[in-house]
Amino acid sequence: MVRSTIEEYAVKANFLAQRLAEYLAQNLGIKANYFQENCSPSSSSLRMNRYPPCPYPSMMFGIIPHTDTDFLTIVSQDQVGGLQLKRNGRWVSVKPNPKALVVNIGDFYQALSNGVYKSITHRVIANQETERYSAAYFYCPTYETVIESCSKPSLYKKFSFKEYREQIQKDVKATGDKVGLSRFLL
Ligand SMILES: O=C(O)CCC(=O)C(=O)O
Ligand SMILES: [Fe+2]
Repeated sequence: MVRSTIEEYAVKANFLAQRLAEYLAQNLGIKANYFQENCSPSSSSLRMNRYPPCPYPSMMFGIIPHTDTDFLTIVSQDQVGGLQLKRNGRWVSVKPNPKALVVNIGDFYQALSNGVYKSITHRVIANQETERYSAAYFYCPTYETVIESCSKPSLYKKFSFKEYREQIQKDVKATGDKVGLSRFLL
C-alpha cells in the first residue's frame, strides 16, 4: 500500500517535472523532445527525508547548504518548515505549505540554459521540537547524457552526468564539499 502510493507519486512527479522542464526550455532553443530523449523514469529518483527534532538547531543543519545535481527538483513538505533558499546573498525561508510543491532549478538546467536559469543554493534548518518530513523528486538524465549549453559562447564545458558525479565524489572526498558546476566553468 505504502509502496504503491510512493510509486504513484513518483510517476506523477516525473510527468510534472518533464512538463515543467519542457515549458522552461521553450524560449531557449532547446529541442522540444530533449527531456523525453535524455531522461527516463529510472534516471530520476525520489528521496524521502525525515528530520528528527534537534536539541541544538543553531549548531546543526537538517541538510547543509547545497545545490541539487539534476535538472529540476520537486519538493513536497509538511507544515513544519525549515527550508531556506539563498537569494542575493541572504537566506530566505520558504513558507511551508503542505498543499503546494516547491520547484527548484538544479545544476544541469543551469548548465543547459547557459546560466539563464540558476541552480538555487538551499539548506534545511533543524527544528528543536518537531520532526519534519519532505519528499524530493530529482529529475535527472541518464548517466551517459552529455549536458551542453544551449547557446554560445558557452559558460561551461560539456560534461556527462557520469563525469559530473565522479567529480563530485572526488571533491567531497578531498574537500568535504561537492563544489559543483564551478568545476566546469570555461
Ligand atoms: O527537505 C527539503 O525541503 C529539501 C530537501 C533537499 O534539499 C534535498 O533533498 O536535496
Ligand atoms: Fe536539495
